[in-house]
Amino acid sequence: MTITLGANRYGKAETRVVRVTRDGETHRIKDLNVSISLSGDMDAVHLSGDNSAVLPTDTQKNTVFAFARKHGIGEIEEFGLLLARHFVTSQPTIRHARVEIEEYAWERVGDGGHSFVRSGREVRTALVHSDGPDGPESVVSGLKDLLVLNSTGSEFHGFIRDEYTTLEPTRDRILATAVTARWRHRGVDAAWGASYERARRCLLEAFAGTHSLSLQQTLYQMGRRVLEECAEICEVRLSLPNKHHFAVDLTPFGMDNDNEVFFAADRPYGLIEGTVLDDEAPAAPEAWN
Ligand SMILES: O=c1[nH]c(=O)c2[nH]c(=O)[nH]c2[nH]1
Repeated sequence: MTITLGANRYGKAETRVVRVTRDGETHRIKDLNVSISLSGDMDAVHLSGDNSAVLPTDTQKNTVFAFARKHGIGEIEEFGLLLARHFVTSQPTIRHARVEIEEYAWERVGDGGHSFVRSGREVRTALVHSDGPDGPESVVSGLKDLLVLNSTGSEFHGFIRDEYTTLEPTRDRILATAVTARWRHRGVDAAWGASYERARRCLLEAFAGTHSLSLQQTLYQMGRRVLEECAEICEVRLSLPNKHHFAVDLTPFGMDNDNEVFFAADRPYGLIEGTVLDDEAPAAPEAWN
């Protein structure tokens, strides 16, 4: 048997950085979770413990804070590209950088300009890969924990029935999910903020506007809407847990229940996942890794 070192990467995961921008009395905040993964000439460190090619993960964490101070934090895609390009261009042993960022939204409270409440909005995400500004690069934007619910307009029937099937077909049910969506940009220089808001709006409008015969059908419509309205995006990946709501049987209490009282089960849940893409988009499997 011959044993070899396979694919590897390393970096500082989950650096929580909060950047306050002070504009007189009025402050703005950016609250991020940044995870860095670097790869390159890392055979020696694995095979013999020679660390000469290794940029410490501690340094990577410090770079996040230093860049937040020096450059400020704009759109997370931009901040991710800045960091990724820095690592591959400043260190010859680092050939590839992957930067994953989550952004938590805060809303203003009061009129003091410096009070905030953590928003109930979804988490915005970005995943950047870079071999340097001249090498292959990719940007995948996205969101998670976007909770949506249709209280009608959802059916599920016509499915397979075997000896273990007990599910009753339904013509009217609650459809609820927590959307995780990621979308791949064609290039690396979009108007990130506007693009994000457009893609988010498309997801919400398609969810609300689709009379659903299955969550799979809704998923496809959501991805499709993003591709139709966002020319800068070429591929959408969605992960949709089916948050089941079961109408409660109230007949023991002499009451009917015309889809008004539900038990919101938290598990198990159906997990519906899929990709919707422009079939002429260049393949970029690395972009999702
Ligand atoms: O929209 C749905 N898709 C399914 O595949 C499925 N399976 C199930 O039990 N309920 C549902 N709902």
